[in-house]
Amino acid sequence: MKMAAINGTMIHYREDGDPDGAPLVFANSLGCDLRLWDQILPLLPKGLRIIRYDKRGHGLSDAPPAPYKMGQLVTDAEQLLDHLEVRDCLFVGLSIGGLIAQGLAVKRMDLVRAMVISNTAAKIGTADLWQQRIQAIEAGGVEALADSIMERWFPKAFRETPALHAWRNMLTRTPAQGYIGCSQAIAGTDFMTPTSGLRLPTLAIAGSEDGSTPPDLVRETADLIPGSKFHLIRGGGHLPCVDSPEEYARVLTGFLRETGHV
Ligand SMILES: O=C(O)CC1=CCC(=O)O1
Repeated sequence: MKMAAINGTMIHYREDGDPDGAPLVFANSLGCDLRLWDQILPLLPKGLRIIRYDKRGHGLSDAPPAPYKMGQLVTDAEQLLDHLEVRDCLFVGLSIGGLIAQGLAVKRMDLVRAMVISNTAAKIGTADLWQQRIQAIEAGGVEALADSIMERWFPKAFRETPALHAWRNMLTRTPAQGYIGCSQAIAGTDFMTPTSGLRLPTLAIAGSEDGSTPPDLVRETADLIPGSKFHLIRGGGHLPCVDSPEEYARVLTGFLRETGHV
């Protein structure tokens, strides 16, 4: 179990693959820990240095009291990569992880050589929407929103499988302070202008059944970055690395090859 003191918080991370390989870093979505990527890891090419971490308030990382700012979440990723002496990584961020990817690429081009922005946008939701969610969690805990979140995360067919319970448990075991803190960070983030200035190889991935960041929203963000690519996973939801792992891994592998990481 690997922990590091990062930006005043103990952050849990994990390294897999070849320690001397090209670095591939994953940042998870709201209410998920690094197990989000478990199914695609075995499907990726060998020889990569794969780094995953639990953002503050999630998984085995510490959950300091809310509020959190997006700048803190970006600095957490930055300091973790500096701690691990990573440069020139391919950074994959899903949903809030995709906001972290954009913020980190703007701040530290030496760390991020290419990025995958998955099921995300330069701005996710409205301040009102996030405030309503925060109030609901303050009143009833993460459990109060769990069923509606499952509907946004997963296509109907996936919601009828036993695996749904594991993902629901992962969500409801997220500390309320962690979920609220990250919701506040999302509510306060609009990366339209900074992301428009990015010039790096970028792949955007969307799911046709994504109830949180629908394909048009993801494409709008991809279009801010000249030369970016867009891939739609038909039948995929908000977490296509979970409901469509083979296609997700295939598309990511293609991008790893194009960008010279393998
Ligand atoms: O809970 C959702 O609607 C999905 C989501 C939004 C931001 C994020 O990271 O996940």
